[in-house]
Amino acid sequence: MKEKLSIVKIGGNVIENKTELAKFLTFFSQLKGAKILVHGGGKLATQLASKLGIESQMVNGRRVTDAKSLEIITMVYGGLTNKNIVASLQANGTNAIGLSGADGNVIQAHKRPVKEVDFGFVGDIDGINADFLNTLITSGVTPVFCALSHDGEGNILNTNADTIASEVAIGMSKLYNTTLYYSFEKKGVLMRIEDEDSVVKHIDSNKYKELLEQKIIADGMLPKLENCFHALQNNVGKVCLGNIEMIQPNASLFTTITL
Ligand SMILES: Nc1ncnc2c1ncn2[C@@H]1O[C@H](COP(=O)(O)OP(=O)(O)O)[C@@H](O)[C@H]1O
Ligand SMILES: CC(=O)N[C@@H](CCC(=O)OP(=O)(O)O)C(=O)O
Repeated sequence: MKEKLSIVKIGGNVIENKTELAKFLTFFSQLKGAKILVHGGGKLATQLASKLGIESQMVNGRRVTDAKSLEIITMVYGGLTNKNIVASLQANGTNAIGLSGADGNVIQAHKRPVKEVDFGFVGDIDGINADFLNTLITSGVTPVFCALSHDGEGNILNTNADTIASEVAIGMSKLYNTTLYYSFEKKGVLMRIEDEDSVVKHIDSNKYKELLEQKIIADGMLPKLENCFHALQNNVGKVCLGNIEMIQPNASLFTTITL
């Protein structure tokens, strides 16, 4: 039987909140077995860009990434956010290594072709270097990904962190029994966004259709759930959505997704 591997993604709202981030990193360090962390950080990039007089444009939840935005996100995602998280994990006794997609050629991508929208330096993922990641994991090192991929021709590309998490989980599924966790500031997919405890505990393909029709799934939750089903359709064993408590051994209130 394949060994278990947990791939955990944390969103911008958790990263922004110092207390929540510190709590999450403690929980992540306590998580047993092989693991990978993927972090976003879009909000911080938008704030920094604004301070520098650069406007951020989002289309369908994706950042239109021009040359100036690319410089900022490379500094924020690959530098400030990634290195602070890695340092905190070290303080928690987890030997973490921060990676962009270019490091160890771990995420190969190509620039998204221009259709209705020119997203600029946004990367669509072609492949994951699963064998290299496996070498790190079996050496006791925990990979920590930021939202950067590369095109193999010297260019860094911006790739949504939810997509990085699902593609890493898919790529690692040939070697491991994978579980993908999307951790964000809510307890899961909520029936009523204003009611923190209205968690839909289980979503399968039929329930997903129903929730879409009822417009209960909206905004950032739309691409997130697309990523969940894409992962399950491509050999990822299990997908869960919830707040930072979800990765604790006694967690009970979160959303599990199945096909
Ligand atoms: N039914 C729903 N349940 C929970 N969150 C929802 C729902 N519909 C929309 N959302 C929104 O989706 C957001 C999460 O998406 P996003 O901001 O992209 O996450 P992340 O912080 O992981 O990048 C939540 O903050 C919430 O406002
Ligand atoms: C292409 C694209 O949109 N990339 C995202 C990457 C960061 C991210 O995904 O951060 P969260 O998970 O915190 O939203 C962006 O630049 O906002």
